[in-house]
Amino acid sequence: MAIIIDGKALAKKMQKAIAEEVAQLQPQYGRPPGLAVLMVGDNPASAAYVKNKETACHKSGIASFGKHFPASVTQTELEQVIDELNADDRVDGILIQLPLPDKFDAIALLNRLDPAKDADGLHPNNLGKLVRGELGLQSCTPAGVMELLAEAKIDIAGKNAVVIGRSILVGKPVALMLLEENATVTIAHSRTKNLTEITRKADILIAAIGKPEFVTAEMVKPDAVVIDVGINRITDYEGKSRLVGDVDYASVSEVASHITPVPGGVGPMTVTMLLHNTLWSYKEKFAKSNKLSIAQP
Ligand SMILES: NC(=O)c1ccc[n+]([C@@H]2O[C@H](COP(=O)([O-])OP(=O)(O)OC[C@H]3O[C@@H](n4cnc5c(N)ncnc54)[C@H](OP(=O)(O)O)[C@@H]3O)[C@@H](O)[C@H]2O)c1
Ligand SMILES: Nc1nc(=O)c2c([nH]1)NC[C@@H]1CN(c3ccc(C(=O)N[C@@H](CCC(=O)O)C(=O)O)cc3)CN21
Repeated sequence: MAIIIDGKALAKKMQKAIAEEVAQLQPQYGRPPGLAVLMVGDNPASAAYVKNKETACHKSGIASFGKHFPASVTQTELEQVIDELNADDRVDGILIQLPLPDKFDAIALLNRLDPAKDADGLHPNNLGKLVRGELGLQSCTPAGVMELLAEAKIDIAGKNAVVIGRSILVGKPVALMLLEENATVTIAHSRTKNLTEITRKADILIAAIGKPEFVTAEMVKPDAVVIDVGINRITDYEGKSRLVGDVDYASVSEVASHITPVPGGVGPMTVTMLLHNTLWSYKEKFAKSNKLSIAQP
């Protein structure tokens, strides 16, 4: 039976430290850190994320500026909102909730963000820094995955890591972070042939697919470390709605050495890294104005 990597517990510990730092800095800086979330339309997975973010911001003393728009909003209107948030001195972090409905050009909106306020590390400057192994704002979910591996004291150097999924939000950045930690990384996707053959070679398997319980025990090497990024809402045979990951937890937890649950795994760490990034941008801003330098994000 696998060891459960408890994302909820790690998130709680890290959020407590963030709250303490916010309380300590606020009198000096004269205002709390601020996070703005831009959400368009109604997506149930996104709604859960927004709620958890707001609660976590509130608990840690970060001001949250939610901007929820109906799907009828236009690209130009969203661009104006981004310009306003870029110029707003109370806002240190901006997150554009993805995916946006098809009619929007998400890349153009991400490009418009002030890179110093890019709380999800998706602006080309920040993604470019990640590719070059330089310091910058990093995508929250991949950064949360790396924190979970560190907390569980998983050796990464020289290990075979397989990432299923190649999105800009999760798959690609997590693959780069694993590479930075000296893993031998394979990225699989929907056109990959013989997927099971590849995943069975993984010492570390990251599932970021968006398909409920896709990864089964036969796909996993015995004693592998399995990180389940997927968040899927399904209706079970009793007609009840519940969250499941991209990993078939019941069978995979029998063969893996470590596994993250859903809920309670990567999700709470995504929220935590968002607070962490917002705090980092806040400190950077004040450090810049006082010509100080601060530790890495
Ligand atoms: N826990 C969190 O905090 C968090 C954060 C973000 C996302 N998520 C969840 O993580 C999952 C992935 O999110 P995402 O934004 O990366 O999704 P995405 O943009 O839809 O990307 C999914 C990836 O999976 C690949 N894929 C789809 N079907 C496949 C198959 N049969 N075999 C192999 N690869 C396959 C796709 O390949 P192609 O590129 O070839 O299409 C794509 O690269 C979703 O469940 C999402 O809700 C969770
Ligand atoms: N720009 C952007 N960045 C993201 O990280 C992101 C998006 N967009 N869009 C939606 C997805 C989904 N994300 C999520 C989804 C759920 C939790 C979360 O807190 N899940 C909890 C339980 C939630 C519940 O019970 O309803 C968990 O324990 O998994 C976190 C991030 C983050 N995601």
